[in-house]
Amino acid sequence: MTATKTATPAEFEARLRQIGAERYHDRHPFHHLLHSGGCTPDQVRAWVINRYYYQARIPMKDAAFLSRVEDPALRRIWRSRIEDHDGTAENEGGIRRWLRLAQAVGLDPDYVASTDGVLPATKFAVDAYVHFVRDKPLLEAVAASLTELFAPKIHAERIEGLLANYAFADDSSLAYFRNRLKEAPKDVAFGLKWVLDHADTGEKQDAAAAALVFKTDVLWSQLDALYSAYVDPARIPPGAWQTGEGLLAKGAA
Ligand SMILES: O=C(O)c1cc(C(=O)O)c2c(n1)C(=O)C(=O)c1cc(C(=O)O)[nH]c1-2
Repeated sequence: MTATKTATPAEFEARLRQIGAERYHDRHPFHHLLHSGGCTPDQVRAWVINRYYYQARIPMKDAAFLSRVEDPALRRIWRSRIEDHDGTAENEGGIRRWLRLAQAVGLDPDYVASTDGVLPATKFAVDAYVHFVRDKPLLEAVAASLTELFAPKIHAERIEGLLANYAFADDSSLAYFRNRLKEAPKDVAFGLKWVLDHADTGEKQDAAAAALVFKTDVLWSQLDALYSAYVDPARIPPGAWQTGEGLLAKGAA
């Protein structure tokens, strides 16, 4: 077999961005439905419940990553990701902000945090990401996080679309997304440079690109599962959230 040619960093970055252009979940029909105001209140609730599972597992995957890093400088930079989600004394953190969104759409935050009712396919996809980061070479683990290159655009579209179309949307309920717009750029600038510096052979570039493709699959399959359970054909798997479950008591919102 002939060795894969090594691309320049600029060529390799273009290859990574092309993966996002073709495969990122901003192209999924569920996001079009959500951002355009086409979701029913229950479809929004189903999204909030399932997406919570992703939020809750992100700091666990970052902890799995940190547990394998021997370089203190890399650990020091990476650990802010855990604080962004879990919070600090001064910052409530992304998980709490997500639960505020849950409350705004009429869900009991304790129900959402229990992760009862999360779709089986959401769990399989998200757990696969945690295991990937735990088991694969660090280069692939960092490359998988680079879907965040494409996230600010979808977060901005989401803020605009939700504010325009849903009564629950306001500064408090959408604080999660506004904060990500501030937090994600530092992570992604670091992650991209790290991957470009470390993917210094054609083989490593192929492995990093494959990791990013894997991650786009993780995101896409979550929305496929959501669409099939709650939009069309609206076939909810056994045990997953049903209309009327996990709601806030009347007057508690
Ligand atoms: O709303 C989104 O579409 C979206 C996508 C992604 C992503 O691309 O993985 C993340 C987030 N949001 C996000 O909020 C977030 O904190 C986050 C962390 C990571 C990661 O892989 O470490 N991805 C994402």
